[in-house]
Amino acid sequence: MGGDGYLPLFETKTAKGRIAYQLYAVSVFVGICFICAYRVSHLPPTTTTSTTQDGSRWAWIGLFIAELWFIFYWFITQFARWNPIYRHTFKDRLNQRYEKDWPGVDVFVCTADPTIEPPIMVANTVLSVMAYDYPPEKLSVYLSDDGGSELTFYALLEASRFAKHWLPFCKKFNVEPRSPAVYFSTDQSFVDDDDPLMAKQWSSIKNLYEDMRNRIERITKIGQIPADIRKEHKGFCEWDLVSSRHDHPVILQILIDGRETKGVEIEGQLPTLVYLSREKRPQYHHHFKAGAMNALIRVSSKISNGWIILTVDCDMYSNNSESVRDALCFFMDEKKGNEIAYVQYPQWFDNVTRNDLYGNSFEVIQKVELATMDANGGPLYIGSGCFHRRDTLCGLKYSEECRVEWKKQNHIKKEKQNATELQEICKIFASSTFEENTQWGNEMGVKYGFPGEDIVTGLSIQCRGWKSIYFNPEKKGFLGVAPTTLLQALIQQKRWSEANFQLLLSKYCPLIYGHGRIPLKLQMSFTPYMLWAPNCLPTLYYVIVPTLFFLRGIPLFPKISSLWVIPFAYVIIATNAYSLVEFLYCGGTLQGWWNDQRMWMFKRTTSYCFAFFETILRQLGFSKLGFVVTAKVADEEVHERYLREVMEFGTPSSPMFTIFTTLAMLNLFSFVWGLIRMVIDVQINVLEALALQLVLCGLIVLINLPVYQGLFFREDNGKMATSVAYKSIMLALLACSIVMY
Ligand SMILES: O=c1ccn([C@@H]2O[C@H](COP(=O)(O)OP(=O)(O)O[C@H]3O[C@H](CO)[C@@H](O)[C@H](O)[C@H]3O)[C@@H](O)[C@H]2O)c(=O)[nH]1
Ligand SMILES: [Mn+2]
Repeated sequence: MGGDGYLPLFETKTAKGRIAYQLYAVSVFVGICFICAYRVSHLPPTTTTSTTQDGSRWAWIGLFIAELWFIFYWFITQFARWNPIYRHTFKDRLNQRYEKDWPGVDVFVCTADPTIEPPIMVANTVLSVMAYDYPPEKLSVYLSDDGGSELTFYALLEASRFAKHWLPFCKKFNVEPRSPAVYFSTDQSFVDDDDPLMAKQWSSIKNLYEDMRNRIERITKIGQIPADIRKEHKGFCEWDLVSSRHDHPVILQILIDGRETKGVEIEGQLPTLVYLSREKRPQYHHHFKAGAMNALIRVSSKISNGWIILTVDCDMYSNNSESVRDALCFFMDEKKGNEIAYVQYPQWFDNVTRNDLYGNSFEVIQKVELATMDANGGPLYIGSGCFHRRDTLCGLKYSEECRVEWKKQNHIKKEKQNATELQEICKIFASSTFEENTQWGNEMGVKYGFPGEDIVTGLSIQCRGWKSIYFNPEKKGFLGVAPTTLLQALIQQKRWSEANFQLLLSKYCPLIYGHGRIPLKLQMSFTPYMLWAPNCLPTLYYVIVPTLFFLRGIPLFPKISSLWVIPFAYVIIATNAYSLVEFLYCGGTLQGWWNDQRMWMFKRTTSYCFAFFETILRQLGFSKLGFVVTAKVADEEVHERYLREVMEFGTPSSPMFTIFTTLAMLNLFSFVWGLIRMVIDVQINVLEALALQLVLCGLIVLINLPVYQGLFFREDNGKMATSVAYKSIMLALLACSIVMY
């Protein structure tokens, strides 16, 4: 369009109430200055008369360094909080303008393991994206199966059959959400007498779905494909050559060839559906998800070559059938669209319980921080729920010439070959040797060598001059599965913090690599995430040292009667009150906030700690990169505890558990000892000087209540393993006795 009549396809709004936030931030800053002044002016002298004062000077300096770190950290987080913005799209304008000229869209779904990513879940995710409200001949769905499993292939085959009923049903009755599992599990009251036709179809489709689910689940349980089913599709023959999931040739099957316009029995056309399990050989590194994505990029370029690529994890079903059109409003906006490389949706989860026991939903990061990054130049690419321009994902640099003539892009590449021929031709692109001596994984495609391939890839796209968009519509675009046990949550956090910390140490460090390539405020907004892992050191210091010195009766904070208490109290109360308000505003509960604080401490003392040291070891060449895939299922009993929001400490247990349990015990001992002292020998002066340490200790005890419960008061299988209990209690006692005597 352009010219005077130009109506944008999206608009941007700034958040309200920012002045209040900025006033708060300034007041905290003033408080911080007073704390620093106190630390400097009250430093214990080097020589002391009393022997009990030993070490207090060093402890003081250490505490000050930890506080300086927290201050610095607080300061840089302001870059991610200061001015969030929100996007709004105008789909009706888009539909009007591009009625018949839609670009091709390829959807990549990744799965890696049929045991922890159940095939029925994968099938549902695939069905939900196949059912997008988008012309089917322009839509192609690719499943990458790094598990190389015929069980997953079988589920996809079943899904391709069920799609013939499901897609027309969705479109006819405008059904939402379009994951059949979710749709049929929600309220059924809408099927009333008003629409007898729908009611009839509803039950017949539901029966079809249930039958399919039973078949898939039964075969998944058996763990292999029965002979009669094997005969149903020639694709199963491919598994004759599979020796293991780590050693097999390319398996590529075009299950639905949407390029054809005929050939579908029921109603209308279906999108193309492709199964790919790239070649795996023990002698070649496969680069985890990044490798899978690059294979998909190449294979899809030959089959459908959609202009837009949507990447989703197998557990993230589409919750909104209009997401493709929403995303296109950004790319196809005539004025601003040409500089946009990707549109990232938040990653929401549909299995988070009311009080979010494991702090999984990241409401604040997703509602405030990523929205601020959007204002600063563009959000991170976070792996799932992201629409990319194909050419930018492949390495294109931004220039004025990159402008797309959308009306010319709508023609799907039509190869002459039929599906079977095409399958054979494309196999080469997914072979394990294809990337040798190429720029794949480096200058091209998703980057290799990082636990967080997504973040680095997004950053490098931004550094090539592109902008990105964060889009968080009211009706959520994607919903995934969050970890449901404490250990899974901590392991996932370890991978994420590792990913971010490694970015800091790599040649792609945004502060250096980004210099001159992306705005300074965007460089700065990366930093809080990159410093997650190093946060473990000051946090450990803060939960250990003041407690130990409390036991020895050495004060490290101002007396309760001194005016210096005010800045400490103000900063602690103000930042916590603010974080609570922000949390509630973002939709959380009070208990949820408290749980989040607990997870914050667990993460900082365990996941981040392991990530910190492991990244350093890897940097020095002592350890190799891995990718622990998060389990999307738990056994029934564990799941039942998750629903009741009871913490899971049971087996398998981990050194991480020993660490936070030891810290909990240590603080409990000190706290009890402090109380006893208060009662039996009323040394008012001493306690007056130690009051803040007692409060700190008390808060740590309070937040750890579920840990004590798991140690001493629970009988179920989710309680703390006895070995962990013994180890932690011994360690904590040892630490106490060392400092006391
Ligand atoms: O060798 C592998 C390992 C993983 N995956 C897939 O990668 C996805 C993400 O794995 P998951 O274990 O679910 O990790 P999460 O921590 O939940 O994922 C977050 O973090 C990842 C980066 O660490 C991003 O890639 C994801 O999009 C983001 O949701 C899943 O679909 C897996 O099937 C593969 O395809 N191949
Ligand atoms: Mn996941």
